[in-house]
Amino acid sequence: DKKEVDLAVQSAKAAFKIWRKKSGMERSRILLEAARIIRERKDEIATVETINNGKSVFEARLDIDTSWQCLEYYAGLAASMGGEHVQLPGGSFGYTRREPLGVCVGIGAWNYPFQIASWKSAPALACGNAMVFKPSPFTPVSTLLLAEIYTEAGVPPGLFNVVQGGAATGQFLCQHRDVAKVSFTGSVPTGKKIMELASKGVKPVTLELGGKSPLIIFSDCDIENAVRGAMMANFLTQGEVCCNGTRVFVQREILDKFTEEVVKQTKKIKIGDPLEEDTRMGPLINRSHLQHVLGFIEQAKNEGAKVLCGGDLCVPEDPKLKDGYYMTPCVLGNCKDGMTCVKEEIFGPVMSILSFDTEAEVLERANDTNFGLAAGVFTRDIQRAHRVVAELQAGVCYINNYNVSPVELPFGGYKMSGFGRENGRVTIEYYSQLKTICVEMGDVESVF
Ligand SMILES: NC(=O)c1ccc[n+]([C@@H]2O[C@H](COP(=O)([O-])OP(=O)(O)OC[C@H]3O[C@@H](n4cnc5c(N)ncnc54)[C@H](O)[C@@H]3O)[C@@H](O)[C@H]2O)c1
Ligand SMILES: CCCCC=O
Repeated sequence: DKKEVDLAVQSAKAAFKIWRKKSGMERSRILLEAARIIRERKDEIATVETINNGKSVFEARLDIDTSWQCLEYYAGLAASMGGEHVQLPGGSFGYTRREPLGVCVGIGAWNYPFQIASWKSAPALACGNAMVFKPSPFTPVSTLLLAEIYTEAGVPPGLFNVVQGGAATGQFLCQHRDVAKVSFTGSVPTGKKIMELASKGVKPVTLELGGKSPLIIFSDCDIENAVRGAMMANFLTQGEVCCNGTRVFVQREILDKFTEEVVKQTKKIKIGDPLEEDTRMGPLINRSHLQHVLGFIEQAKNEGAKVLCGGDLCVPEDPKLKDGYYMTPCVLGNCKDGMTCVKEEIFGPVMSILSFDTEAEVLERANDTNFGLAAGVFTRDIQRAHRVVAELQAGVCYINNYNVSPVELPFGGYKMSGFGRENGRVTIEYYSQLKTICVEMGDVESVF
């Protein structure tokens, strides 16, 4: 509630006073220690994340990898953040200092709980800020491990606080007068509300929102790789991935061959207990989301799409999984641009295949959306690859791959998929502010 949110913010504020005085090297050392602990406890954290979210433990380990890598990356940058020195006439000069913002708020979605908390807190802490983080109420657990690890690594108590709750808790955080910035990952409708709340206090926001990204497959591609890319673009974390390339545009000459192979591979995905080593797809996040995703498939059928595989409720053989929120991954053929399954974010394991003839046509259709998070292109023609990505209206573009997220590269959207970035050097700018200092070395020349 409001009182607990205030306690968390006040304790973060007290920790900020200590942390902001530390040198970049000192902050770096503590972040590196936290990264080391995460690496050491990787399997345990991944297991907790699987129980938290339902994704396969195999995948959860990859999330934990990009988490410690993010801490290491910003630890590497912490000591080299600085301003510039500018010579002015008469020996005077100016300089800039890059300073932290204060107490930042992180609000996370349920699909990548530990990773989202790491991607927000690592640059925030590296820049000298404190953070109060609110995970989704559907996945409250793993973020607490991150808080424990930061404490064990040596951050001042309260520097990274976790508060639990839903929309109301998030609202208290966004409105709190001692909060300097809000970084949000979640849906477009919630992102709009957060921007509105933050605007009342003129607080900067980073918005990492949803998407309906295009994946364009030209007939000159390496088909095996394109099929693997399409699987990566659609079926990680049960399809509950913001940047998924769910509109798969395939050039007509290879449509049948590509479709046949992608359906074959999709049918092979092992669904089941996500804690088992060979499982590649676990249950969706909850029953209402499962019904929501199945509803999209029903509507797609009514609008003329053809279910080529999957799209059904799935009850795994293991009796202990009988009440799980499982479904079979679905490939939809005969999709058209105006269909709901092609226009709206489904956030489940549903791939829509569309055919196209020319580059100009597919670019026009790929960009015809309010979203702009990611996009991909498969082709062996290097000039076409770069020409196409230059025209795609998306913050993250992949050439001949999809859904790889190296922490060295910025991640974030165009259009209604949000603004601001996570990861990469540029994110320092979103967690710091620049102070200009103007130094007079002579006498004051007054105009009065
Ligand atoms: N761009 C990205 O990096 C990225 C990453 C992951 C997920 N997403 C998006 O997240 C969405 C799925 O996640 P979700 O269902 O958890 O999203 P959501 O918008 O429902 O909730 C996200 C978070 O916001 C909180 N919240 C809800 N209402 C709020 C309010 N009025 N004020 C403050 N906080 C509030 C929730 O409790 C939760 O912690 C999808 O649209 C997906 O594309 C984006
Ligand atoms: C692939 C990691 C992106 C997180 C978005 O849901």
